[in-house]
Amino acid sequence: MGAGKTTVGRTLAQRVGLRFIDSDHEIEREQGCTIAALFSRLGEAGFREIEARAIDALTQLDGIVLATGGGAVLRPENRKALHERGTVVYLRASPDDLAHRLRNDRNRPLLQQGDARAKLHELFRVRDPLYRETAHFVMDTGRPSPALLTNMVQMQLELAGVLSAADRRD
Ligand SMILES: Nc1ncnc2c1ncn2[C@@H]1O[C@H](COP(=O)(O)OP(=O)(O)OP(=O)(O)O)[C@@H](O)[C@H]1O
Ligand SMILES: O=C(O)C1=C[C@@H](O)[C@@H](O)[C@H](O)C1
Ligand SMILES: [Mg+2]
Repeated sequence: MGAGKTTVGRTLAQRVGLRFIDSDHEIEREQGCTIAALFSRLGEAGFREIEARAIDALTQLDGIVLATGGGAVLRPENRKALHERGTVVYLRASPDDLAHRLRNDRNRPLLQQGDARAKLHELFRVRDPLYRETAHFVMDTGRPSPALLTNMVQMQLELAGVLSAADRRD
């Protein structure tokens, strides 16, 4: 949460001329309400059901940059679909950096109650191995700005032959 998936994914897609899709935004559009409203109506388990259907559908599309929700890796079927159907970049961020970045955020329901920093540490402990298992590349997001981070992701994907330098639009 807050690692930069939406920000970096959108910029990357613009730069290389691919369609950008964010699974959280798709779910909000399809359900006609915010993620926060879905959490309060259906609970986290209900949200994860809807999210798994979205990940299954979206990973079947070609030629897109997909940003997932931060908890998409929790389900094994999501991890499998992402890893097998796509090239996955894990934007790795420290819980303390995320706590600072999201200190005023009111849109992420998992951080609205109790100590957000402690919650982010707990999520990191549980999820870091799952993100590693899902990803083809891990990028540390400590220092670089979102723009620089996007360059780094783009270069990594060009080196891997997933993106072509010829597609650059910058
Ligand atoms: N590398 C970065 N350095 C500084 N700020 C950043 C960086 N990446 C993202 N941000 C900022 O952090 C906030 C959250 O970023 P963003 O919404 O892209 O995260 P996300 O990974 O999509 O989160 P979620 O899992 O909740 O969807 C935004 O305000 C964004 O501008
Ligand atoms: O990390 C998480 O579990 C979440 C991250 C967001 O992208 C949303 O999908 C939702 O707030 C849950
Ligand atoms: Mg996002």
